[in-house]
Amino acid sequence: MLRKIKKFISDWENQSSYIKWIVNYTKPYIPQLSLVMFLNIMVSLASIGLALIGKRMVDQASAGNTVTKVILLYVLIVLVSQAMMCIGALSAVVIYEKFAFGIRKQVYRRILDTNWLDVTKYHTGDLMTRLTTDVGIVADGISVTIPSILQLAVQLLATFCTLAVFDWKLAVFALAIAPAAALSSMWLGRILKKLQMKVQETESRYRSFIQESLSNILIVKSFRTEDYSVEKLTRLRDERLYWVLKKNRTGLAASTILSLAFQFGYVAAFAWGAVSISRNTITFGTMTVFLTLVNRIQSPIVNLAQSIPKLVSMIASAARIIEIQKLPEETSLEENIRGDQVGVRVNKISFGYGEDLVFDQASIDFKPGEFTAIVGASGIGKTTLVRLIMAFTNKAAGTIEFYNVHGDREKANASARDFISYVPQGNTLFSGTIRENIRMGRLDATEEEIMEALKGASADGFVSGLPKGVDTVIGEKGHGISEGQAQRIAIARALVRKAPFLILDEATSSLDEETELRVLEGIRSWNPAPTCLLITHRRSVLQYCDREICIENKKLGEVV
Ligand SMILES: Nc1ncnc2c1ncn2[C@@H]1O[C@H](COP(=O)(O)OP(=O)(O)OP(=O)(O)O)[C@@H](O)[C@H]1O
Repeated sequence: MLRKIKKFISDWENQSSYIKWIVNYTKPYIPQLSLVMFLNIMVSLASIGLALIGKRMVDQASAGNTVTKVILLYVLIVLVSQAMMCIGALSAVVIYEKFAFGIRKQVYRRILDTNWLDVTKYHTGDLMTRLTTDVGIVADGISVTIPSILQLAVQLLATFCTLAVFDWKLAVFALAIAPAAALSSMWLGRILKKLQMKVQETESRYRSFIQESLSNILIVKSFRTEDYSVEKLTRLRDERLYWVLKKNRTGLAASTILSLAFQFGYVAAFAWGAVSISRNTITFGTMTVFLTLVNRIQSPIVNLAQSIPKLVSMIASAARIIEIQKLPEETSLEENIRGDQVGVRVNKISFGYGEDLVFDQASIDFKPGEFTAIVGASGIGKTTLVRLIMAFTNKAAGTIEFYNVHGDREKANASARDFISYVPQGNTLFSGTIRENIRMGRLDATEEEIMEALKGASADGFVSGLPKGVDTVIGEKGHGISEGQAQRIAIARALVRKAPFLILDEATSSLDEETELRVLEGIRSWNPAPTCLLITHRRSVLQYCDREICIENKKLGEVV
């Protein structure tokens, strides 16, 4: 029992924190939302006005009077309310777009500012689903569902009052459906939230698979796994379909029950009206009002109940966005040490991705201007050392500190990347022109600096041979150029930064020895010389290095 109460309290605390989050994001849009709500409410009131005018029309016609003026008034109200509906719908689209982009931009930025190790635990397909579908669901809830709930509530109240003026018993009777709607909404809300979470999780898996197999289409083709891929996609679709159907079945069951109650209410109002006419207690016009208003009192109740699943989806999606926003942000000290000669001291670091340590109390000093080769067996921790120096994770024990020749010091942190140039393993080019790719190294690089970087990376020759030179558009993952050419552009992107600290992680592995020699000699000739960490499996590279260090038994040490 106590556990149940605790769970209820913690569920409630979670829900209210999600709602607070939604309210916070909605605040800037209150003026626009108020306009949409005002228009929606006016449309609802106009519909009640139409019912009353309809009554007058029928009464005047059955008394043999002319109804031209009443018809004109009816048409005018219809036109005005249509215009208000259009303006309201357009404003809702604007709010949706602004709101969705506002959250998307913030969450995207948050992902970029999150500790790399924490964010890479999520599949990019999952992150994409949260950024697109989940943000879309929240934005739709804010711009469409919430204003319509308010409109429905006002419509319900106004219709009830109007109907009560004619026949209070009928008004109360028409409202009898409300407790059933409220109960089923509460029951539904709980179940639907869980189901919606499942739907979004399976959606993420489904999208992640499509994204991954399309970006690795060459592997799919090479290993002839086309059929397997389609089968896997179907399996994931089946999993998704199971939860989508389960969620919809639940929603549908509730709305069917409500709908039946609604139909019953309508028939009852009809019978009531017919009996009253036969007794001459109401006119035909009043009968028209009965039927219209009973309809308008019950449809908001049903629609309100149907808004519950949407609100639940909105809260479930907000929870998935908040989860990403809660990931630990990387630290950025912003006050960089200056100078063009920077070294780094690694002092007793211990780190492991899981329980097993990759480094245990490892220490080393990379002195300013020194060229160091880092060697070691595959999987021993070379790239991990780089990740720690680049502060892609802050979970290591021990210290990593940059220092310059003037004795200034700065702990490894995100802003230290300002003075680091990094060429990671593999193909890391973006789709776009070669110039755009190189400018990622330094956004304000001049044309001469771009050319100089291309020359330093021995890429000037092949780039100038391309019909459009640096304006040549390359595809995703460097599609359209060779691996070695892509690697040289990645090196040029690092060189254009002219950073005093250079990290090359198997950056020349696809180059022939002659080109590799030219690139490394070029870097060595810089004045002042950068501090360079060169991760390599190739012995030929060692001739350019002042020092060779290796990783063994989770420690860093000199190769002698
Ligand atoms: N993101 C990660 N999550 C969990 N474990 C990881 C992760 N990245 C690397 N590892 C593990 O950490 C260890 C060191 O990996 P690392 O990539 O640093 O090796 P490496 O020496 O650079 O290897 P290679 O020469 O093959 O590139 C390996 O056992 C690897 O499986």
